[in-house]
Amino acid sequence: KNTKMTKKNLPPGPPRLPIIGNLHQLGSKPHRSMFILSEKYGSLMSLKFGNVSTVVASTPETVKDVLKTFDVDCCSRPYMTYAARLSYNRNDLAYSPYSKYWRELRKLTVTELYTPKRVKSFGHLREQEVASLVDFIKQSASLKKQVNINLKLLKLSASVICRLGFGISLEGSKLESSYEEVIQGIMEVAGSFAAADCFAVVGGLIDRLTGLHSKCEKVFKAMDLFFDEAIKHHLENESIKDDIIHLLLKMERGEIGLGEFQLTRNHTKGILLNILAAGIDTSAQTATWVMTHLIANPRVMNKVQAEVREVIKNKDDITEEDIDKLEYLKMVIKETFRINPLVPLLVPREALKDIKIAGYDIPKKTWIHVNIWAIHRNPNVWKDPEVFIPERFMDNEIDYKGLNFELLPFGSGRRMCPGMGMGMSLVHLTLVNLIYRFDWKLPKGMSAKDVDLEESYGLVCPKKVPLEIIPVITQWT
Ligand code: HEM
Repeated sequence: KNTKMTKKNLPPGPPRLPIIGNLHQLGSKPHRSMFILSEKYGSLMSLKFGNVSTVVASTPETVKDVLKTFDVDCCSRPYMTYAARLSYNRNDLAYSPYSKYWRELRKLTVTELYTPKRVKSFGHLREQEVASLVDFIKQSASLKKQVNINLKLLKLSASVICRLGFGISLEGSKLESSYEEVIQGIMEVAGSFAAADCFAVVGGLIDRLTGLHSKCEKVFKAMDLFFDEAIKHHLENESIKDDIIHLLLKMERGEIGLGEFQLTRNHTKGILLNILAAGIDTSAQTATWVMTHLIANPRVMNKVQAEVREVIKNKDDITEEDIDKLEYLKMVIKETFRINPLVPLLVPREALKDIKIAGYDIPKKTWIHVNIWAIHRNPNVWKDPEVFIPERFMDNEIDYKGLNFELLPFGSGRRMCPGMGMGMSLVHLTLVNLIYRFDWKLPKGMSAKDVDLEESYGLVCPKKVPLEIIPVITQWT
């Protein structure tokens, strides 16, 4: 045989089993397992999942190499069977490979879809939805009833995104009774290490046996029906002119271009998937984690409440300018992102060509996982990383906007989250209202140290056990 073998200097990694490679080492929380493995095998580590070669970056230095120095060579996405199905064959932004189409769509996102102008112009809508959540909480408070924060914040986020993105109300829509299941299903399916991706022929069969395939189909059907409903609503009501579907339908008709691309219905639906999936769960779960850490840390809750009440001072309408003054709340949110980054492995990337990082070879097509969980919990990066201390951000310039590789809840580089402004505007408004208007108590018999802090695993890692707390009416309610 004439094949010339050049020995590659791959990053070190744990020994592998035949066929499955390192799949057995992922456990139920792959970000945690990879963190433990990286402590032994290094900050750039090779793993093999069936046929798939992967590399995991786990420190600020190696992650900076992937997301900044070699960003252009590492910014594609691998083909993932179920993500491809959910994104109408990668016609969306998040799962599209790096390509001219992705670049055009990303430009559209920045200039039209998730712009600060759009975020601002829908302020009234966020305020209306938050006000109706506050009303609900008031009723619960007067009955001394506990509120399931996970559920209520998911509903709030779904209501805002439905009106903002799809121009229809969640209530009465095809998603009303199933949004929770659909959104959680998308996150589970999209975050799974699917057998179909790891094993060429038998993988699909394994996923049918484990139920992953049918779960994906079920979620896809419910989501597709909802998109059809929202699009039909627009086609029948030409007066709806200011939302994202209206813009996408104009592009389908060729009235506005997307570079050389002609949008089809599948492109429209792929783009809508990103808004539905990326927009709803992320904001809701972020705000839920903040409330969880506040209730688990009464000192921090008292301090942030004092700040918010001092700044808002009995004003009824809370403005962006007020929110901007809340320095301690900003620290609480950063600390929550540090200790519970919602997307702990970001979305997997793929090397576009053979590259060398930190002296190691990364062959073309290698999957690259960026383990921000490992950075955020690394004692060499953060002192006492397991403890919730917002004050660590005092006199500290580190922010979450993609420039500091010690804190990356939105990623960084070409693939960084484009919805940060949209997500955070809802997170801020929600939290300020919950903290300002109410005091919060744990159910009888529970104390702060009993608050469960375990996360569940998917593309997004929400709190596993719902946070159920009791609102108390105050003079600010
Ligand atoms: C607190 C809220 C949010 C968090 C923590 C968050 C986090 C993330 C993260 C970690 C990524 C992956 C970055 C990477 O792979 O390097 C991402 C990507 C993305 N996010 Fe967000 N996100 C949030 C809100 C939103 C919202 C509200 C939207 C849209 C309505 C959105 C749309 C997207 C899209 C489209 C991508 C894919 C970008 C691409 O691949 O080019 N996100 N987000």
